[in-house]
Amino acid sequence: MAFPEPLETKGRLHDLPTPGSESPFRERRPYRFSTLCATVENPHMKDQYGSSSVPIYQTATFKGVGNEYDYTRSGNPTRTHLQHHIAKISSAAHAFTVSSGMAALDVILRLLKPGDEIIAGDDLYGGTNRLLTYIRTHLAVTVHHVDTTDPSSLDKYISPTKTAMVLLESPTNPLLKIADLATISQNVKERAPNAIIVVDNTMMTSYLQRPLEHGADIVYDSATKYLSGHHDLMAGVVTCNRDDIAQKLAFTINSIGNALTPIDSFLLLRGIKTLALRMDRQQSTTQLVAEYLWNLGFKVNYPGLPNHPGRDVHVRIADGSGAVLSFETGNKELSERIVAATRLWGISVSFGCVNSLISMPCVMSHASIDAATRAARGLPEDLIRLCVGIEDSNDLLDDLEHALLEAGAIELNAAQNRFVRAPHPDALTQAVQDLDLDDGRNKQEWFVSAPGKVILFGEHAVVHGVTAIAASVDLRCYGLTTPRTDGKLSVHFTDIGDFYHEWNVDDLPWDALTPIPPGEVHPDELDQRLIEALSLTVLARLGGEKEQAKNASLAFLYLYMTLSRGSYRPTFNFTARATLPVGAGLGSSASFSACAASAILLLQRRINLPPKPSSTPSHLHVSHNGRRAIPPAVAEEVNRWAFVAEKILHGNPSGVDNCVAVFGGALSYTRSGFGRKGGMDAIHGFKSLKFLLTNSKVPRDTKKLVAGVAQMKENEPGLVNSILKAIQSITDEARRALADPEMSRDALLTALQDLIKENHDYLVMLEVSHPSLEIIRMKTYESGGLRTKLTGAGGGGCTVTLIPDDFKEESLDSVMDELIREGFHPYLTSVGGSGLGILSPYPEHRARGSDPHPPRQNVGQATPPDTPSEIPEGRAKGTAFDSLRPTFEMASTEDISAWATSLGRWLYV
Ligand SMILES: Nc1ncnc2c1ncn2[C@@H]1O[C@H](COP(=O)(O)OP(=O)(O)O)[C@@H](O)[C@H]1O
Ligand SMILES: C[C@@](O)(CCOP(=O)(O)O)CC(=O)O
Repeated sequence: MAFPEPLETKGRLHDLPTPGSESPFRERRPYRFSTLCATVENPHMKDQYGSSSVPIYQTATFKGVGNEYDYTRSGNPTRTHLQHHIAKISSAAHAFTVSSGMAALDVILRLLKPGDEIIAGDDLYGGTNRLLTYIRTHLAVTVHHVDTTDPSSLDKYISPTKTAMVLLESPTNPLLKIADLATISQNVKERAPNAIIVVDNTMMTSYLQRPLEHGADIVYDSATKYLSGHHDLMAGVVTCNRDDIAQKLAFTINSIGNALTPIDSFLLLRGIKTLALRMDRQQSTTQLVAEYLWNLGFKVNYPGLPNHPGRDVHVRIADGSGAVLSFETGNKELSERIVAATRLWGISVSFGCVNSLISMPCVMSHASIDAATRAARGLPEDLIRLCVGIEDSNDLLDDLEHALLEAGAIELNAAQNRFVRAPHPDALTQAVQDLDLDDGRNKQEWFVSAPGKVILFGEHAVVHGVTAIAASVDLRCYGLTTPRTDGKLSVHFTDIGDFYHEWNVDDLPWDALTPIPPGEVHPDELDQRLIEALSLTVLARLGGEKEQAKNASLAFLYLYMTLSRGSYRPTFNFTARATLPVGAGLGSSASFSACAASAILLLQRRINLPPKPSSTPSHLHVSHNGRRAIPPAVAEEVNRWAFVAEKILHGNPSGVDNCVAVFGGALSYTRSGFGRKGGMDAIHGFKSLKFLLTNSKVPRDTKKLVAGVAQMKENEPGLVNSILKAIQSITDEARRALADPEMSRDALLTALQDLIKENHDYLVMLEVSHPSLEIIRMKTYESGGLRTKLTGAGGGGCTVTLIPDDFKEESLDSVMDELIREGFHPYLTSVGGSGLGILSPYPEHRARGSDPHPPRQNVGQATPPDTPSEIPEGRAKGTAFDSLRPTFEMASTEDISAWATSLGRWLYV
């Protein structure tokens, strides 16, 4: 038996077996698709026995030298038959069959070389995504994911020199989004003529869509799906018209040895014969199922529905809507119940089989895409995918209805005598909430604030697992977000060189982002890729003397991007202003971090405030001045993200500062992971203690000081560990004393004085003191035996001095005068006040409205400028009208606190 050379090396092969014209009056038309499918004919490969079906050449080798076939890895007659048949039904010059759909993509991706760039869709099969991630991380190929429903979204990534491949899917899996293959191919070819356009056509097959006709260079299918149709084999198919590409593909397949086996080639060939028949049946039932779900009110993704956004494009490039649809129920648990309740619909990954299948992509076929990316690409966790088979459509609909009913997704409406969608409590609440937020959240200003802190015992040691005792001070950082409508995000940091900067949101390095979906926590490690991308791009021009502002901007942008949700990117200005000194050891960075985190979480709709209280209270209203109005879960979420920002600002923070900034009060805090029980405990009883805080005004850098102690620990572990142990016993003592109701006031104060001295001595040993701090210690001790220690990171910054109850006011005045004379700045503070605060967004709570409970303090006492001053040119662009921003930015620091209070009701943790 003589075979021609293997088909993959030949030119155009689909010499259609349409017989020639029999009569000049009645031309024979070319055979149609289903006829081609059923007719496996290859005029070059006549079987010697006239076998009706293609024989399986189950052999690895072929005898002889110089013959058509020698080794099945390189060529096998059964496979040649199959490839001929596929080329024919695909109207392609070349067809290759390999061991799976992913193997097909692998062969195609091997056309790339390091440095190349791919533009790919953002709603791709999970396995495709996984392979792309692999080549991105291992082969230095850049992958840009874009929303391919908008052809112009590719524009900014198309480079004539770098774009080597464009990878498309239409409809996408599982959201059934439509890409205009023809327009995209044309755009890409115009601007990057060498780019290869690749289309995954699995969902459609060549029966319903032939991308080679729309400009694609390579089309591949997972033949495990519709082409074979029975889920009894795995195979991948690659077709193309270009000889140069075909040659490279053939070389790769032969080299790596993943060509399809003879038996699978046979099975696939047999499956293809019924492709059109199966597809027709599956597609018509899918239309019925889609309409059924749509009529019930579910959000259904199927291009056969009239409201599908890509329907017009799809109708232009394809011949049918296919047999896969997906729909949302509004609730993940509800979806899980529906899936579990079906009987006829098999719970399985994959699709294209004669049997109907049901799945939840997020937990099955797309689980290999991490949750963060799924969320960023808008893949709903509750999405159900239906892959419709050839069973009787009535049975399929009955079974689905039964499952929806059993799961509680639909209920009988007796009046209408039909099933209607059941209002799911969670779905409803969510929908109402979303509506609420859509209406106002991003069009309004958010005003937040958080206190600084004073560490009384245990700073530095707390980084290494020792317990610290800290309390909030009545000096705060304030953060105000003001919406912008010009696509820009800006920051204004009035305390650090009056720094202002703005960025186009689209210019941020979104490619480097791994977003974290709501409800998930940030990993322990910062995302260095994102930090690097931000530093090298939008922050590259800042630096030098602007180091502080650069760090604060980095922390802000890092949170903004990491907390983003898909393409939802609110634009606004964030102004931060503090009444506490920045970089003085009073936790300005943590209060800043808490403000930035809470503002972004609010705008990204990740935290919600409690609903406004009903206007007609049914019981006695006890005023708590806003305390405990912010639920603990919200506070914890803000705290987690404030800690992330602190990591950016501090390197290796303990977490105590952000805990105080968010939770306020006084607490003992132990970092987890050091063999002791981590966490924080509130300490009561601080209110009555008086402290003097003194700012040495010597600037220092917390990050460096913390790193210095870590270095010392590494160099002299014995010494440092014994110091840490000693500090632990100091904080244990302090905590016990503070919590002991039996202890006399005198005894408590004396004990605390001793502990302050001792703790400071150890901090000196850790080399974090500074001559200016020693001067303050000496001065306060000399004038009345007061005990003082450094607080926070040291190296300059602030000290804290305990003022006993019986310390005379005149003596205190003279101590303060003395300190001022020395050039220091003393503050007499109260500690243990409220943590994070959010100005109530409800109009009823704003002082300008008819507030039944006007704020008690300082209304009218604040002295912000009567006429808001102008925001400098450029900064006001896109700023909302009637904003708090001008007053906030121009008021004097002393007035900020009273002014903020006068605005209305603040909700506190
Ligand atoms: N009000 C603010 N506005 C902008 N950035 C701030 C503000 N307060 C703190 N920061 C950021 O935090 C850094 C100070 O952190 P750090 O040295 O730990 O001081 P502190 O001891 O006050 O916490 C600043 O360099 C800046 O990056
Ligand atoms: C030194 C340290 O204990 C406190 C730093 O506080 P500050 O930055 O000086 O306010 C570090 C930390 O706990 O993260």
